[in-house]
Amino acid sequence: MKFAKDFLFGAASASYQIEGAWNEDGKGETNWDVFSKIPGKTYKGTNGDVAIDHYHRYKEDIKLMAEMGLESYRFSISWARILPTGDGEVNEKGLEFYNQVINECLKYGIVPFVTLYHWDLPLTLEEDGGWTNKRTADAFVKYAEVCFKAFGDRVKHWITFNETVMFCGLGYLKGAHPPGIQNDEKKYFQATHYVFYAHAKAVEIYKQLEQYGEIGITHVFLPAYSVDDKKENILAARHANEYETFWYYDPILKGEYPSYVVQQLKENGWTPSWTKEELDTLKRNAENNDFIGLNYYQPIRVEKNQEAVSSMEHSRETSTLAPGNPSFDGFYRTVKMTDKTYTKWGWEISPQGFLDGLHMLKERYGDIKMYVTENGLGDEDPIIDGEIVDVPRIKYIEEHLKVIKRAIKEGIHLKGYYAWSVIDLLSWLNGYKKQYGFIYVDHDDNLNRKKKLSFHWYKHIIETRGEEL
Ligand SMILES: C[C@@]1(C(=O)O)OC[C@H]2O[C@@H](O)[C@H](O)[C@@H](O)[C@H]2O1
Repeated sequence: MKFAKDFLFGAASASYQIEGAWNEDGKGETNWDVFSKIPGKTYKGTNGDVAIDHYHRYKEDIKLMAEMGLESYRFSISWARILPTGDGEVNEKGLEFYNQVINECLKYGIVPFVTLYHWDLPLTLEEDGGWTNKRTADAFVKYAEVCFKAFGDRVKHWITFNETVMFCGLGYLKGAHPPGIQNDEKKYFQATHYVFYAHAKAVEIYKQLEQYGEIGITHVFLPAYSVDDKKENILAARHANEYETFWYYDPILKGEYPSYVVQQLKENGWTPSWTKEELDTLKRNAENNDFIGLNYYQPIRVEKNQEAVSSMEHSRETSTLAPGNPSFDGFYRTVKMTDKTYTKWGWEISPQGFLDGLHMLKERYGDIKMYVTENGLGDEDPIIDGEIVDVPRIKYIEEHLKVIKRAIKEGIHLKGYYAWSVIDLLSWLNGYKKQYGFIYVDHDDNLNRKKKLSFHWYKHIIETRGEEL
């Protein structure tokens, strides 16, 4: 069986991780432009000043995507190129750059799938409280409307935010991302609320513009499973799903927060300061979401945590989602299982975990359209006789596409797959060591691009619509 004709085979990137040109053509400074230069924050001090120079090489890169037969390209817009101070004047050169990227995609018949926020926040907003300040939510809505009006005639697929749990969790609990705050639960939950509110407002404005495309949000999908059938560990898995999944998906798709978490936030004094207008906005717009984007890499295996945790010390190493760490509230801990396989970064490889999780989502949220907006293998790719022979990545993606095909057969409303990442790019915490791309970038030779083995494999899968999977 082939994937349906309207199933999109894509691949993804993000502005800070590929563009470079960090201070060119009127772009404003972002939180990451500053944070990445604080000694010790990133791997070997890597930053996005140049990244892989996509800002100047986007034509070459998109031509390579076309040679791969890519049907859709998911990329993010850098807010600070459009509104350099976050909510002030529009920068025409910023609009011009993304118009050129969009037009270059359309020249090859590649469908642009645009993420509005992939973690690079204008510095003025970060310095004014970032996502804990409602000003940032209001500024996002202005920025989104500018983008809808500038690009919405050609862009018909919009993602508001990428992985809220990551930029809020690493920003306010682990401190590994800007603003680098550790263990501040009140700020963490407040930030997530203002992101959800900003999302709902942006959805509402998009629908009012009547551009007849589709809009949604992309979340991490990290289904939690108990390590065994002990009652306390099953409860630990429930707790993990409530905080890591339902807290994120419910306000978007149900328009209200999960009562299990709301009750505990109240008990702990972590309840965000939300207004009736904000909660009504969430409720009113839940049905306006056209899809949910899932970034799936792994499930987590959890057990009840036995030791009480005081204020935890975090580091870049404890922020890479490898198993063995306690949850932020100490309720559970993730476990590395002896009978599972893991990546070099300790992430479990589990297509089955994805399939089981998809059914959990369908049971809770019904027939909402879904895209896999990220999935891929972070690896140090083997090079043999000058060729990048990334067979592990081919196997990883093949197994996940097989499960996606099965999920669709079992009634899951999945309409596209975006591999992370189209090209090797800057990892926030791993520099250029953790590769994900179909295209290699040679940092020792003028950032020259080179097709990997997986480039040719994915091209074949797209051409044959995955018939052999
Ligand atoms: C933490 C990590 C990783 O480095 O493996 O997860 C996978 C992927 O998720 C994306 O949304 C990030 O933009 C990208 O940098 C990657 O980040």
